[in-house]
Amino acid sequence: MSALGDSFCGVELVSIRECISTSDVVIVAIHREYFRSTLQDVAHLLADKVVVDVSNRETLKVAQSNAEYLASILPGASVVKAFNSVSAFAMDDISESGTSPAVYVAGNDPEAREKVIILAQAMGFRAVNLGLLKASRWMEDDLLSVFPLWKMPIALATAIFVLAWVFVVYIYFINRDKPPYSWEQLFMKVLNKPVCMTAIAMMALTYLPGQLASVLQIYYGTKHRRFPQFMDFWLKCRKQMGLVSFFLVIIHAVLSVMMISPTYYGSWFHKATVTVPANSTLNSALVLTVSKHWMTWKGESACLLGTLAFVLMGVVAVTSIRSVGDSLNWSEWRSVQSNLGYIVLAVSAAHATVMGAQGWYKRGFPKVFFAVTFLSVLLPFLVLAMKLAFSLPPLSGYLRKIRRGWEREGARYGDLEGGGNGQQAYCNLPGSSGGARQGNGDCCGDNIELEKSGSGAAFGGNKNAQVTF
Ligand SMILES: NC(=O)C1=CN([C@@H]2O[C@H](COP(=O)(O)OP(=O)(O)OC[C@H]3O[C@@H](n4cnc5c(N)ncnc54)[C@H](OP(=O)(O)O)[C@@H]3O)[C@@H](O)[C@H]2O)C=CC1
Ligand SMILES: [Cu+2]
Repeated sequence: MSALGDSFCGVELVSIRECISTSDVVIVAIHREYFRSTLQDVAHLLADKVVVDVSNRETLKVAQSNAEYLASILPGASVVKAFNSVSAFAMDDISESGTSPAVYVAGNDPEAREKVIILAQAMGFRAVNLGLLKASRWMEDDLLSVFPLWKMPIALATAIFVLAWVFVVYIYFINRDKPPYSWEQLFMKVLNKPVCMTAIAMMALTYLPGQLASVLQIYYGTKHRRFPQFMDFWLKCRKQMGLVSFFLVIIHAVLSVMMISPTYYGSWFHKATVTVPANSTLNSALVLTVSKHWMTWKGESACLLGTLAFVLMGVVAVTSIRSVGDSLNWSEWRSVQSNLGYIVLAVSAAHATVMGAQGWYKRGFPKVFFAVTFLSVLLPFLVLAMKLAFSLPPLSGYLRKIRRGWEREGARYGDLEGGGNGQQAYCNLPGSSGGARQGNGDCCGDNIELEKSGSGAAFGGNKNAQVTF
């Protein structure tokens, strides 16, 4: 061993027994399958020591985490789960990168946990205390799941897009004797419509769960009840839904700008007409100079509202980046994520309304339901109406009372332990809403206390996701 030790850059190589006898904190850096064979003979030596499990699993959702398994082999030791989310590369890189990656720490013994937190901080990491060892299940699961919060928003956007595309093709090509567009326009002019419908629907769906949460809280008469599991998940995905909407808005804006011309947007431009007098006898060639295709008020206002929505949504999206969000205080972050978010939704709905309102009037009921712009604004206006209703007395005051802990007599508690996201044992997990029970449900939250374990903002995720209790 001493011969080998020279090649370890000063790290002393000793036997397992010697290592244990000379250390207060022992880091077990072997794979799970070797825990028992390697450690059961020295279990007695590890009693009263802090044993750090850094291992990872290869399968999701097991009844017992690696750390819990290790604790069962070493009953006397204080097992702490930590460092499993930090790759060997990151360990090597930390001194040069200038950043401090998060190290999550979980263990049943608070003193042992504290020791490992101090150790992680001394190594240059940002330690996040996750509480009891049970949290190690989440710590191990988290590394195995790939973009868990993106799957639903992307699947939903795809489904809405396909439906909208089929609808657009039906109303413009199949249900018409003389289609208003050529099949050649399928790639931009026609495609831009379902893109726009999906973008605005996703934007509305980002803000809808916050409003539904308000409905549920009023119905329950208490904030101390879990939301149904799908609501909990929906609340958690709001950042991703908002970003999917933003990406679609970018595509919509670029396609629209490329097509802006009297040919593509006839009603947005004044017609340039040349009148040849009826009695004129033309002795020479007739020269027609067609110009002055300036926009009508409809074209200009639709463009203005579209541009405003795009730019403001960019601001909301940028503050959803964690490092940017962290640089804002609570009030600033809330103004952007909630207030500005609803303004973006209202401006987007106004953009579609300006474009379509004349057509809706001409079509009348029920044909108006075949108007792309009309269908696009239904959901946004529903969400905005709910927001308005919950922001005005008497509902605003009632909701505020509930969110500050007041409970109605005969409040509907339901099954407190059922439902939810199954993470109730460790509600301060990063990114977990845990807010199924506590979440305020508002897109941004009216109550900072709730926000600690609450549902976070619509777009920005959970401002205090990394709060250490
Ligand atoms: N590498 C990484 O970036 C990260 C790794 N981890 C976790 O750290 C642990 C170690 O990972 P890593 O170092 O990459 O893996 P390696 O395969 O490189 O190292 C495994 C270690 O286990 C020892 N070992 C292998 N077989 C046995 C056995 N039969 N009995 C006892 N000991 C054995 C090896 O000893 P020997 O040298 O004598 O063969 C070696 O020290 C794993 O649980 C992994 O999940 C966690 C986060 C990041
Ligand atoms: Cu548009």
